[in-house]
Amino acid sequence: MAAALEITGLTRRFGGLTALDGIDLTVEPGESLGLIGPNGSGKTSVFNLLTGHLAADAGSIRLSGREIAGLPSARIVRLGVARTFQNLRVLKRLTVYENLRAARHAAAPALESLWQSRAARRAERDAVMALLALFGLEDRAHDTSDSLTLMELRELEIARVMAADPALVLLDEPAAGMTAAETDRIGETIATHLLPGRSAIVIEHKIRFLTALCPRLAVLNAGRKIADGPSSAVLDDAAVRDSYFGSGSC
Ligand SMILES: Nc1ncnc2c1ncn2[C@@H]1O[C@H](COP(=O)(O)OP(=O)(O)OP(=O)(O)O)[C@@H](O)[C@H]1O
Repeated sequence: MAAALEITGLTRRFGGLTALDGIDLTVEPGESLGLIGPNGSGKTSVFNLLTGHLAADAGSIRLSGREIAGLPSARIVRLGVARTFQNLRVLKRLTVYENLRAARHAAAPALESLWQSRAARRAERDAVMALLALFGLEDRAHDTSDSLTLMELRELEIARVMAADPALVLLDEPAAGMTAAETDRIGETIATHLLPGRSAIVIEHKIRFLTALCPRLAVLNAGRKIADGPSSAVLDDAAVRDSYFGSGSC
């Protein structure tokens, strides 16, 4: 079986800066990989290349065996890649319901047909409302998203990804800015609802949160991968501790 994701030799330069320098990374079907590294090490650039928001200077990105490097981002979404952002990107002027509907249609544009039958519209409404009910957001369905709390917005982002039903999920700091209790809650939501049956890469500085979700970690430093393996072994690695944690502990 092909890997869910196989990145080889991925390279991206910005002027004289090499942000990613020949990265190799594989994610197996159903696997969740944690991606860590100091600020500026290239983590978000990996996501931007994977989603087609940035073009690679060299290298290959294969999704279930199919090359996606160079494809437009809308096409990559339709091939089953969905992402959350460090700074939330839900469409704040749309209602909660409309956000999920837009995510479904971006992943499967055929749904957007003017000829959608009444039965299809009802099925869609039921699917979206069932998703909102999972997050306790059904009462907020017709509120605009700018009225939500940070916790509700993060849950809406997770629901938005689930509405697209992707094979590969990219989570960029899903617990950023959250209290310890909120971090626990969003971690449980991701583990229970989002990750089962999907492959994932999770970027997160909160290491305990990350290792609870991801049995494997890859570490970037200055655009290079310096470690990749079982989380506990990677966190014990001397080079990782030097580059990421300084001499401190996690
Ligand atoms: N669009 C861009 N134009 C110029 N330089 C960029 C661009 N995007 C990223 N960089 C640079 O590339 C390097 C890697 O950045 P990137 O955002 O991928 O790192 P990161 O590991 O995600 O950092 P952080 O943890 O701070 O989000 C940094 O030096 C950054 O300044």
